[in-house]
Amino acid sequence: MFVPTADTTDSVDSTATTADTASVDSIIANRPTLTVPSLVQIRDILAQLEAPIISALTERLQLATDSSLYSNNGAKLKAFLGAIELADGALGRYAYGKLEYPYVATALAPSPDKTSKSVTFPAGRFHQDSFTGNSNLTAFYLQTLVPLFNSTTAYYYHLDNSTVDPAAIFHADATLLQLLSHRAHIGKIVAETKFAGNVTGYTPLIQAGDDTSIRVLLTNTTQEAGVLAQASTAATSFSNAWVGSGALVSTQFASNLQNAAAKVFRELIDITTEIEIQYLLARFN
Ligand SMILES: O=C(O)C(=O)C[C@]1(C(=O)O)C=C[C@@H](O)C=C1
Repeated sequence: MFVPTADTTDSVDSTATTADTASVDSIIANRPTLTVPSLVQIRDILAQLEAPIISALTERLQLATDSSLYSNNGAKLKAFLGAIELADGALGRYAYGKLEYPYVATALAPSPDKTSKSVTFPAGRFHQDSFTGNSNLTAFYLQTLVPLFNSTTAYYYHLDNSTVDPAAIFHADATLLQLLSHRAHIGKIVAETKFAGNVTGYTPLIQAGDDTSIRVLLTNTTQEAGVLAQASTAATSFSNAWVGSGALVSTQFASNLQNAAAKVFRELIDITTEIEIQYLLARFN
């Protein structure tokens, strides 16, 4: 039987005592030097995630849902996520530099880096900070996306005529949430590459803790419009492909997918931006 055990080689248990500080410091000191790609390359990486996100969203929209599955602020979904995150952590999903962060089993996240005389973080070198956007993503998922999951039919077929399959639903939720989280946390390397490209511009703002001016400096509304337009095109392609492939879908399927995709990518840009700001504020820690 597979019994997941947490891979703690690069994470720090939140219950760690000061007696563990020396080993935590040595984990941090021995981390690899990870250089971030250029902004052009990172935007390509972000673009590559659009199709999987719209695909996961399409599959999730087509599952019949019982809203009571998400009662108590998504307690059942969170319990499900926590269980699979233990298995994922044992497989190295949350290791340093993977840009993947747990929603529930947060002790598995890599501990933040510390700059020291022997371990410096020159511009362009990835620096692990402690912020994650996962609680924002969970709130968005439960409050905004789940109400859009209102299909009454599903592609799982049950001889007992039941349509709701809680395990299938939570697996689909987990896949989608992991993709959203990964996409948003690429904001950390976006921030590093922007910092490297304008050290003199960002440094005084970081030192002053001026999050408002940092936001202004890193926001690019033309790029945001391009991301939203591409998400809309991808949503149209996916709904056409499902219909063209013979899927039995409701008449509102295409517009539901468009609507959900627009909300997802607007939120992703906002959370990615917040992750960029928080990363920069911690850049000299
Ligand atoms: O491409 C960038 O410059 C980013 O910072 C990423 C991103 C996004 O999430 O796609 C976020 C904020 C910017 O305003 C534009 C786009």
